[in-house]
Amino acid sequence: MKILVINAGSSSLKYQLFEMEGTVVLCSGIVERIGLESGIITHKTFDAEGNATKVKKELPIPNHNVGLTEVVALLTDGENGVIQNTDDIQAVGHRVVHGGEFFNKPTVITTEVKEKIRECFQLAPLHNPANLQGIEDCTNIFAKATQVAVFDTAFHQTMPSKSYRYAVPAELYEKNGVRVYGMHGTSHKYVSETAIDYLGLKGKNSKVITIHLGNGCSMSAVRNGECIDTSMGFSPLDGLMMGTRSGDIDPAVVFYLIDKLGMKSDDVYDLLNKKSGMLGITGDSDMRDIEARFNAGDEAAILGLHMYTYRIKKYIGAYLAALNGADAIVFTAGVGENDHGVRLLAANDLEHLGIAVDVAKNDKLRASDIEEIQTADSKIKVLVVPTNEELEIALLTQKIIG
Ligand SMILES: Nc1ncnc2c1ncn2[C@@H]1O[C@H](COP(=O)(O)OP(=O)(O)O)[C@@H](O)[C@H]1O
Ligand SMILES: CC(=O)OP(=O)(O)O
Ligand SMILES: [Mg+2]
Repeated sequence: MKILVINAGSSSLKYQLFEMEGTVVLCSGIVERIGLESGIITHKTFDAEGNATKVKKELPIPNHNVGLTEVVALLTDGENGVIQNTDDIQAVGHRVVHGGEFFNKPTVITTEVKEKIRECFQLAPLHNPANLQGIEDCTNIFAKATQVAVFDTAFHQTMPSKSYRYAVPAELYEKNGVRVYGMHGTSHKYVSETAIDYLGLKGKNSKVITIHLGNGCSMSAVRNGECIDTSMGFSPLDGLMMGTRSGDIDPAVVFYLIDKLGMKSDDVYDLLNKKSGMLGITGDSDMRDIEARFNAGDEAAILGLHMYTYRIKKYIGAYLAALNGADAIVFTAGVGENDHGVRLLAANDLEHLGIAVDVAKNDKLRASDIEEIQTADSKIKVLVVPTNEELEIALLTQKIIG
């Protein structure tokens, strides 16, 4: 059975095509820098021995729809494509960021499910519209395939009410579902399970802090494989500082912008989601561009990176308190896996809490597999675990369609 997985992030579209017998990856790829001046598509096909052939294209990708059209052309390309025609795919597993209180597990997509995903647009404005667009496009392109939604919010459903409730009048939760949902759950689940397995703690007591740093960023405190707290909230705007999102901010700022500066609420929402975070402080949202400026001594980039990593450090402290210690902290996603500078700034000067990073190990790491970067006397392990949301989604999709 062939399952295609579509993972639409806020700045990227990742995909993998699996032959589920033996979970063999037939091809995989990423469309990056969506919405920026120039986009990049990297497409890899694998032969029976697992050797990759890579195609890289640079072109403007104004939105996810254009990205997906390019991907389908690569999949079905007469010479290099991995499928003869679109009917070869039995199921498409879609990452959907926000499932609200509607979904706590994967589901086969129906008209009703699409309506509920649409109802959550306001809660994840950079994601759910792209996710639904992907579902509509794939329903047209892969007409014979079963479409399945896997929700970012599902893993966080184990949080206790003291973590997920906001201190606002109770009926806002009871009647309107105003609560912490948390996102990136598929990634937090995958990397925490991988770390727990790696540490030999499966079925035993375990405490892990997962740090997902992509364009969107979030952290989770995971006890015995279950999420007990997470940094994103009602929407993916909360918590850590991100590529274009502010993260934690005093809500009084919103009223100041509206009442004193005369901004419309839509514009404030746009400002906090699309013009803030690293973009707001440095003028760039892509961490590779910011790192280059940081290394050249650019003041805004230096401030931005210090703000970004200081907030991660504060959440590490908070989750060490919530869990009463940890076996490991785990860095993952585009920035977490690739940016040694961010990892070092976020996890240095934490010896008092039992965390010490080995600078040389961290510097030379090029993670394609799970790696340890702590010093010999660090009480807590510091791991880099490449996330694989696509594999997790493929397995969940296979399970649901039997
Ligand atoms: N080698 C690298 N060094 C630093 N940052 C990187 C590197 N490769 C990717 N990134 C950063 O990772 C981020 C994208 O991460 P990703 O997990 O793909 O995001 P998303 O899924 O939210 O679109 C971008 O900010 C990008 O600059
Ligand atoms: C929820 C979220 O922020 O996702 P991404 O990091 O893929 O944009
Ligand atoms: Mg992502």
